[in-house]
Amino acid sequence: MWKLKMSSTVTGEGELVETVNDHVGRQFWLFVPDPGDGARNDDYQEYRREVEEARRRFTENRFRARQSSDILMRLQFAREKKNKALKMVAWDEQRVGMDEETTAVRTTLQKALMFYSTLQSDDGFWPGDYGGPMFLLPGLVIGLYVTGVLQAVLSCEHQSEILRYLYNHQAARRRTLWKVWIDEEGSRLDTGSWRGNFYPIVGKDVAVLGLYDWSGNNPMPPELWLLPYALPIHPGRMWCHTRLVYLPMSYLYAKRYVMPVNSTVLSLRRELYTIPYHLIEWDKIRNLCAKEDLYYPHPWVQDVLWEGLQKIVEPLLGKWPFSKLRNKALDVVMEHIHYEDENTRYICIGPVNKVLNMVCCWVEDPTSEAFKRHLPRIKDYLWVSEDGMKMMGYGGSQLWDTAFAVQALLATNMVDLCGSMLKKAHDFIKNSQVRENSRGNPSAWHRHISKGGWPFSTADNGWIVSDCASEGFKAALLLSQMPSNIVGESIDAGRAFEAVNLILSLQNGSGGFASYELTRSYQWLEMINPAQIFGDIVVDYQYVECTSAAIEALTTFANMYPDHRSGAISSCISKAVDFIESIQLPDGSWYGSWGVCFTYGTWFGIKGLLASGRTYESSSHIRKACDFLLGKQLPSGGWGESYLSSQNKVYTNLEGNRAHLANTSWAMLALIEAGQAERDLKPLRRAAKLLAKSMMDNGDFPQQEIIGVFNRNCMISYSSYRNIFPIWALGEYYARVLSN
Ligand SMILES: CC(C)=CCC[C@@H](C)[C@H]1CC[C@@]2(C)[C@@H]3CC[C@H]4C(C)(C)[C@@H](O)CC[C@@]45C[C@@]35CC[C@]12C
Repeated sequence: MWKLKMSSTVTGEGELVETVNDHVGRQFWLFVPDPGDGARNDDYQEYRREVEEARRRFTENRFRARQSSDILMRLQFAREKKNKALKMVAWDEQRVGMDEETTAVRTTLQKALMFYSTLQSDDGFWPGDYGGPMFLLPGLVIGLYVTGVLQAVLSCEHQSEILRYLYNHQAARRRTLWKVWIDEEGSRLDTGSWRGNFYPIVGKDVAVLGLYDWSGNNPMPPELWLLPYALPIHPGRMWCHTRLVYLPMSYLYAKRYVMPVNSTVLSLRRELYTIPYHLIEWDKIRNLCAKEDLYYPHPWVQDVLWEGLQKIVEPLLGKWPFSKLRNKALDVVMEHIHYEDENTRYICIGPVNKVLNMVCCWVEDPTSEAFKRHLPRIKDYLWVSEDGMKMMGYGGSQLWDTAFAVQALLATNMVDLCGSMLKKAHDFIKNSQVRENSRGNPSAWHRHISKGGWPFSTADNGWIVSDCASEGFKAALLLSQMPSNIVGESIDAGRAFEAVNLILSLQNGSGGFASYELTRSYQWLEMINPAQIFGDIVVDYQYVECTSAAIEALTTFANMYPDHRSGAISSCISKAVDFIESIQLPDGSWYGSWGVCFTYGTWFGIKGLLASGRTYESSSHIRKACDFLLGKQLPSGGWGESYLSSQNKVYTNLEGNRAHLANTSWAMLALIEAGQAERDLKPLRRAAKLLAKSMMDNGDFPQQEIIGVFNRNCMISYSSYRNIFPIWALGEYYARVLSN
């Protein structure tokens, strides 16, 4: 049986897996063989039966409901926490004198909170599935195959869950599954850079595997790392995800590494291509991309650039004395790879560079300590749910979810019910603050400072994100205003000052906040975005989400510590507000880049402005934004946005005008905070009714369409949102609107 382990290690991996906080927040699945007949009690048999039933149901419905619901985790928790959940039911009580609606919302909230408490880990976070992108798993399998450890790392139980996942999603998402598509299209030469001809199937991974010739890839010269930093094109100025994927890619490209060809590779070559492999004219297909994949077509300037590099620069770099430069560049690249590995404890910033770095370490030295240290961290990216085993987009969303969860719980004002959840979450947040910068001089490695910030997943990942820092800090500050006998000791002032310092350091001249670092180069560089499937990846752009979160964190802090860096804080807030106002769209909305889509962005836009002291009455921006939201309310009372909003940048309802719990909650939260209840309660009442009615009998909420997004075009699951946001919105409605 698969078992979710939290904040721990597996026997034997001890010395290879380093940690800064005793592994707090780590989540991974371990296969535990069934107990022998004697030990299998009825309870266990029932549990097994339920797991099988969940898997069967997913497969049966896979064309209708594509998102898995984390049922395996829920079943495990239900079994482990049975007694605790029952104890909480006894708490339920009716309040005398409440009207029907208030009682109904209160009862819904109580039930939702009770359920949500059973999903919390003992050290305070809510584990969950962070899957979605389907191009990650093939990269891992190829990386492990090339390095010869596939069978050792992925046991037959892993393999059968991976196959289950592929089967379950195969026909439902035929186009993103390469092999199926081959059958339809006959051949697979037009895979698109960074998905197909680079990652995962072909490109560097598949080129490494010997299924796609290196000359079919556009050049990725590692020499860019040797350029003066003053040049806008220096990789150190790129968005960290882009530069850290480019880093190992450029190493493998320059080495033109290919594993020894074997019978599997030969048979795959025959299966994949309609013409013999040796007759393929690789150079001619460098820029080919299937129309279905083509989100960002290369501008002609880029094609000219690749042509020049391919035809002139690359041949030169292979010859003495230029080859010396190449060798130097490869050394520099490898140093950067090791730096990234060590400072993330081999988790790496994301799933793509995790695998590519691992392959590079192996190519450099198959017996290296670095390669060995990569292996036990693979499990940090694998998640099992009823649809099978997938590779997640990150090592989880632990801190991010916990920071939101705390705000949701506090919004309900039911501290007597949430006390122990809050205390544990508080400990988790304090334990997850990043206490040190990356080693040595961070800027020599193109790293911003990290000290005082919060990561998206765990402190061991070590990469702080601006809005994770702000949301984590805000949650910690809100908790420090609560009685410490209930929620535990407050974050100490020194750590709070470090957080403020970090947040202030992340503001750009234009007032906005980007994701991980300052914006270090120019928008026009997007011209060299090589990834035809992603938009806006070359530099770290500034976002309404990140900017609004910073305003909220800083205003919360300033209210508590009015004398600490007050000048810097107020000037930061005022510039941030200007930035948010400047990027409001003509219809009153904001485009949300990390959640789907305009409801998400507009929630952040509105709350950022409100936190700065603006009101509905004083700000035409807020009024316009509220009108926008009200205008999108569906007849059902909810809001429901399709992923097409993100892709096309045009507000698009879900098919059939269905409502989505997350969109409904975001819109409702924004409206409540902007004082909608005083103007007209009806839209809120209809939305609240919809949320309450959506709750399932056990207090859980249904999993709906995938609601996270990155780089405009790629979707990612936020599995906790289905609980967090309805609780938050109903909590605000109950405590701020009904109880007033
Ligand atoms: C490099 C490739 C092609 C794939 C790896 C995927 C990553 C780029 C993204 C996967 C998780 C993301 C989306 C991550 C998730 C959290 C958000 C956020 C909600 C905190 C947001 O507000 C700021 C940006 C995020 C950090 C994200 C960036 C991109 C991912 C790492």
